[in-house]
Amino acid sequence: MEYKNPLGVDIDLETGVIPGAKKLVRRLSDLKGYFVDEKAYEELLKENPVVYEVYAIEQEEKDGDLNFATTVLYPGKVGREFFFTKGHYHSKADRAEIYYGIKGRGGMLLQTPEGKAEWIEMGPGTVVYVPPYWAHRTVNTGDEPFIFLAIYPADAGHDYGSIAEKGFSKLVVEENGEVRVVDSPKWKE
Ligand SMILES: O=C(CO)[C@@H](O)[C@H](O)[C@H](O)COP(=O)(O)O
Ligand SMILES: [Fe+2]
Repeated sequence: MEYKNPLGVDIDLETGVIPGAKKLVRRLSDLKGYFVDEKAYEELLKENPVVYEVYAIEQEEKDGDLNFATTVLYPGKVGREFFFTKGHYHSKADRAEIYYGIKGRGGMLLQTPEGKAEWIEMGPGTVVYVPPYWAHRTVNTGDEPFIFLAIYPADAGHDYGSIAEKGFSKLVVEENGEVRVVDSPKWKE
């Protein structure tokens, strides 16, 4: 039997960086078609800001193993919609996940394949359990980076397809200085 080596790493709780992790950067141009206000999207695309970064320590896609990753989701809006991650189902749809809030404020939109949505607010110390089969997207509703840790099965994978096409049934927007979760005009059953 070949055993893997255990690993301990210190997450930088100010920046979200995990030493030795693989870094992924998502700019606004990577989120084409995701925001409802296309005019506001095109306008902000001139700056093409970084929307989020992911620092991941991932294993081979094998049953029983675990991956973990921090996400640094920057503050900002496209029109009235707060910056968010793409959002996905897991390719192995029955794989669950745990999120843990580290810094900043935001929340998670979750959704079943039938379009039943839930919004869970997150701050430092919040644990969110993502059950099997639920799509999940995080949203920064604050004015500083929203940083969190995700722990997920190594064979979960990411299925971005249907969210990229139809989005979530709800949008998280600013209305008169308040955070509101409203129906998405893009959502069709
Ligand atoms: O849920 C997971 C892994 O299963 C997170 O690590 C996200 O991958 C990350 O927050 C970026 O979001 P996406 O671009 O992948 O939706
Ligand atoms: Fe996930």
